[in-house]
Amino acid sequence: MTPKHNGDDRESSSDSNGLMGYRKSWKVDDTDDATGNEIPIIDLSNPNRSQLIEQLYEACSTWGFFQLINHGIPSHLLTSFRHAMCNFFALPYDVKLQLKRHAKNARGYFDDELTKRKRDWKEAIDVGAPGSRDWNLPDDDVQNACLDGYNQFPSGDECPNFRDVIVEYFQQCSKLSSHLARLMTLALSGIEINDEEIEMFLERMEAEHTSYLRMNYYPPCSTEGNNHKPGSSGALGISPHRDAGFLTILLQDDDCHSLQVARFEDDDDIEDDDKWVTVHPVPDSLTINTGDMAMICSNGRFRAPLHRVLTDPEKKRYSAPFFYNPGYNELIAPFACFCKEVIAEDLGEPSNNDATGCDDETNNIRELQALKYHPCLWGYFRALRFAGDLTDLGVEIQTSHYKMESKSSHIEKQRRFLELVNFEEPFDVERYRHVLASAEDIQT
Ligand SMILES: O=C(O)CCC(=O)C(=O)O
Ligand SMILES: [Fe+2]
Repeated sequence: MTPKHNGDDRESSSDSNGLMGYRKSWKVDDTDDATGNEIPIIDLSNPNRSQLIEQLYEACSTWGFFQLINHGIPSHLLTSFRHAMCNFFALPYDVKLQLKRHAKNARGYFDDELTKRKRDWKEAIDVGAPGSRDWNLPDDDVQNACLDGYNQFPSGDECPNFRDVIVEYFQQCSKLSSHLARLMTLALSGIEINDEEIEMFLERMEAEHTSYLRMNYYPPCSTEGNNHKPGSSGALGISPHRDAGFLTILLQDDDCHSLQVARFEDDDDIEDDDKWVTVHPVPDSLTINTGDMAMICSNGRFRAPLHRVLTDPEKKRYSAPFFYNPGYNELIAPFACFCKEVIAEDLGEPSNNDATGCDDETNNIRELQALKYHPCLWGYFRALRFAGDLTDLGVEIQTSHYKMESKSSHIEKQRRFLELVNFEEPFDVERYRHVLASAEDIQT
């Protein structure tokens, strides 16, 4: 499948929901063959566990994407969830605007997201794990506040059953994520039982995760009269990006297939359409991808893949990624059992690791590697990403800033941020600007 670019410079028409001001547009050409079928398909019900684990290792370390079948989320729930999403986006624009996210609340409705500093052609609503972990409390209860803010749902009159269905789907995704994260770490070690450090990390993530469910609606993007010009930059549903968290569970649209994954490592190839592969969803599957934090934990063995979403001139598209994210306080570092050096807890310099790698006790089959990343404080990474979604802060924070050889100031800034931050309060860019701002990373 080849994306076509429509290359004149006329602005596309304004959508009734207020998506305005795009120039040019990418669309999907459905006439080409479906190269996307190369994305691995993994059956979670496979009774042969060592085969399952091997398939996961292969998928996460090559594509970073796979389609999961027999995942255990009941199909009636997927159907109700899809209906709930459609009903929500069909609400009048002013009703959705009342739920708009803002500088002190990352959760809610939006139609102005920037990905890599470009505006996306979509509307969305984010719903996240409540600070209290108790879905029975009112959404705006003070105990529910956390760095990401608090949830905003339409009323039961506006969108009957919406909250109930979303909460049920969210809980199912949390359960599935924690199961997948465990299998992925076993795949990393290549063994039946995780080492203690990894097991404790998984338990903390299960108890303290700061995941959120994003529901996306991509309206058709009118491109009439535009000329195709491959390689030029135009409106995309979402610009190329990597997901920041540990893993993503994505429910795709059955009808409109416009998610693409990069088959290249070098970001310089981003404009080359032939290097993008469409992920055609297998019926009843969920599309899974690894995120930046899994890449750091695995010391780069797992790949956080670059992906993008094209626009379609005629079809609407709905999708829902569930981002499984660690606790805000979590310092994400390469698992020590895979590395020749370790970093002290005070974030000091790396020192030699006492671990022996393929040791007798755990039978860890992977060789020890040189340490590739500094520890990354998830709450800091997330706060900067959220701040960047709302306002143009200059260079977006990336895992490359955490590479051992990087001289980025983020390592020092996250240390200062950790001393000040209260993760039980919504993030406020202005309050932390003096810590976060520095000439080379953030424009004030
Ligand atoms: O809509 C999709 O298929 C993917 C969405 C996505 O990549 C994201 O929201 O991060
Ligand atoms: Fe994504």
